[in-house]
Amino acid sequence: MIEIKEVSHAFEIGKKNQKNIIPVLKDVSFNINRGEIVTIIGRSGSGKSTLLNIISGFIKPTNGEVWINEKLVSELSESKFADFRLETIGFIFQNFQLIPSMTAFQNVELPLIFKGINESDRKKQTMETLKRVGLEDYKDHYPSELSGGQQQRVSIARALVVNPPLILADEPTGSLDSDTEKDLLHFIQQLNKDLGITFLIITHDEQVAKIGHRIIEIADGKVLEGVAL
Ligand SMILES: Nc1ncnc2c1ncn2[C@@H]1O[C@H](COP(=O)(O)OP(=O)(O)OP(=O)(O)O)[C@@H](O)[C@H]1O
Repeated sequence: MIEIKEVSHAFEIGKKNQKNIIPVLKDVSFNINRGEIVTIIGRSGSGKSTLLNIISGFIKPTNGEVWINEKLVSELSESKFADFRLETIGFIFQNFQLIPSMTAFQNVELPLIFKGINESDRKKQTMETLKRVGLEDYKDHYPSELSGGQQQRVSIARALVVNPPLILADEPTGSLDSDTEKDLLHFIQQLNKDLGITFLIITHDEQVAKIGHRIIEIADGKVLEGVAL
């Protein structure tokens, strides 16, 4: 599903004559198989978000290749990558990133509008997805009227609504209390089992990392596979 081939990345900071190069990822290679939950663990600043942004196409790697679904995505133009993302990748973020002025229903419906789906199909798919996450009764609530766990379920519904084969999650439980975290991790495992969605989850939390079928650690810009916690 995902192949990372010898990916390196360095950020350039500073002005022209005083440029500093910060190497973050060094020759990183690994694969993620279809239907797996893989967690990536690493300390703050180890390069987890940079790696996720490279896989998502928001950052071009300095070197190396990213393949998703047998497609060399690291070579795609910005607009081609945007189309590819909409078809293939759902996102879940630590702070949910819901639009505050939109109801739960409208937030979940949004990717379908971007995809140009007609209104009656949109309504149907949005309601089905809200049901899947157990929030059909909360469809008219605004994010501020929902608990953290409910908001994260709305954001999962928004990721699911286009039926992506892959979901990328950046600290998905980082803003939740421990009981809600457990529920949400269980829910992710259920989605993986029921729908076969591949999950790549980054976290600095060992308990969260343990839900992975496989744990990959990033340290000093390199990856260690098959980490046991
Ligand atoms: N746009 C940028 N410009 C320059 N340096 C950056 C940029 N983004 C990240 N970095 C640096 O790259 C390194 C890795 O950052 P990254 O955000 O990928 O780490 P992380 O493992 O996700 O950390 P955290 O768990 O704190 O989110 C850090 O040293 C950071 O300062």
